[in-house]
Amino acid sequence: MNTSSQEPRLFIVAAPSGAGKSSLVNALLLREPGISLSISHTTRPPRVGEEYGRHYYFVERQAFEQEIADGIFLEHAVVHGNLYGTSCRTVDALLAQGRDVLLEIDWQGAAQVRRNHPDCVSIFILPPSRPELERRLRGRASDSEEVIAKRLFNSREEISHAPEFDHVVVNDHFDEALEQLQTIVQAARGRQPLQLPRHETLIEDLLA
Ligand SMILES: Nc1nc2c(ncn2[C@@H]2O[C@H](COP(=O)(O)OP(=O)(O)O)[C@@H](O)[C@H]2O)c(=O)[nH]1
Ligand SMILES: Nc1ncnc2c1ncn2[C@@H]1O[C@H](COP(=O)(O)OP(=O)(O)O)[C@@H](O)[C@H]1O
Repeated sequence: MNTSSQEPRLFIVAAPSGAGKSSLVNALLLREPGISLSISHTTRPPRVGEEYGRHYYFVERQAFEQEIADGIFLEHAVVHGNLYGTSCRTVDALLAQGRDVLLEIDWQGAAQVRRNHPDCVSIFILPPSRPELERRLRGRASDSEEVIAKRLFNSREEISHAPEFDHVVVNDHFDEALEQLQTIVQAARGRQPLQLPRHETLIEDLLA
């Protein structure tokens, strides 16, 4: 439960694939039990070890398209050729219970959520360099070469939207990045202003 007397907060975390977003979010959730992760729907097939309802609600494309038609999504987007979406019901139920909610979504979804929840706090995670991003994508050993190549190619588009986010965090040293995420969460809960570096030069390097 959110321990402050404030309204619960909605956080968005985005990053290019392989930047370490899920690892950081999982570590943040252990430190901040008042935050609930919204589980997305996706048409992407599960990776080894991924479970329905814990990592994603894995659904067939036709079922996803029906869900779009039924208007169940707060946001949805095509990412790396698959459909992903956040259900309104999941998010609204958690916020109504007074819980902070975290969405791990791409830049397109973030833009849609900002329209309905202008008070949300959005965070973009950057890798320290392109070679390190590639190393991490390969090191995860969960995807085929084709999938890795698509994610690397798409990373430029994702990173080009980093300046639209409230905060930009570089995941070079994991513990430092985690500390920064926690600082952002705590400042948001206390409605305290927080100005972190915008990392414009690194963004330019990653896009070069
Ligand atoms: N718009 C949107 N994007 C999502 C959602 N869930 C996941 N994503 C994004 O889809 C992309 C791919 O996620 P995933 O297949 O788990 O691969 P990974 O990022 O390489 O671990 C990432 O950028 C996620 O943030 C969602 O519900 N909506
Ligand atoms: N700061 C870091 N330094 C080195 N490796 C990292 C760091 N953060 C994450 N990783 C590793 O990078 C890989 C991709 O991380 P993951 O969290 O799956 O990324 P994403 O969710 O952004 O696609 C994983 O093998 C993870 O253990």
